[in-house]
Amino acid sequence: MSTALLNASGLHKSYAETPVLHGVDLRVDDGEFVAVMGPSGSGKSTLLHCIAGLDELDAGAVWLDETDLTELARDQLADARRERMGFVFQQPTLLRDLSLLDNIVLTSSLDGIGTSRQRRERAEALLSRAGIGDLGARMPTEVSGGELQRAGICRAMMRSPRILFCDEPTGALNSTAATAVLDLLVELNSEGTALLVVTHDATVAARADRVVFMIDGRVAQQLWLGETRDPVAAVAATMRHVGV
Ligand SMILES: Nc1ncnc2c1ncn2[C@@H]1O[C@H](COP(=O)(O)OP(=O)(O)OP(=O)(O)O)[C@@H](O)[C@H]1O
Repeated sequence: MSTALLNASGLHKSYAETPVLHGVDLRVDDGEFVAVMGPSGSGKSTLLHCIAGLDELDAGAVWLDETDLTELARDQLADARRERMGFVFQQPTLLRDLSLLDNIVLTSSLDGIGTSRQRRERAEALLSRAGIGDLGARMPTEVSGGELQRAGICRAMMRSPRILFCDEPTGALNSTAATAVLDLLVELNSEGTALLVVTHDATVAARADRVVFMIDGRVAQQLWLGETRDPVAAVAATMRHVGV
């Protein structure tokens, strides 16, 4: 049986009295790739943010391994985030005055993780893995959107997180750049990093082990892709069925 890495249960969240999450349960197994789809406004980003502790829940519990994140003090939660979680957003937020490499090492450097040489070697290895090994010295304004996103993923991987939370990681990219980003995420997943990816793109969701469909702040359906022969068609059919 698979082991739960992340177990969120009974999640409730309202903004100014308007309920957005209505008791969501979500589990991500160790090394699993879970995609979250749903119509605009169905609460996907809110779910991701609440699970990762970037936004406060009204009710519910979020276990990551043996830790209930909702019981942690603010600084403990920040430590758990830095050590065990990585974040990839639609627009990577790299500092514009630092090179890609310096952006990638920055947090580890501030946290005093490893020696300067170790941090640099790790960042260079990640850049090579991402297919942009020759771009470390470039500034964020000197690379394409897809290269920047791949650098953002390298930054998120610097501390070898157990799980990457990705909110529309390919949403701002053309299809070639999106494919490179998706391939990188899938490769990192195959090496053991779990993924929780919010996406509107059926081709992204089709690479997942499981797709969770949200409607109006509730999980409406789940689709296990496993050995599915045509996962894109399976995802598209379920999207039509649940009304995404
Ligand atoms: N900080 C906030 N304050 C008030 N309302 C918010 C806030 N964040 C989200 N909402 C509202 O919560 C609802 C769900 O938003 P959320 O961003 O989670 O949806 P989503 O499914 O990710 O949408 P999309 O696919 O368009 O990104 C929306 O009605 C949104 O307006």
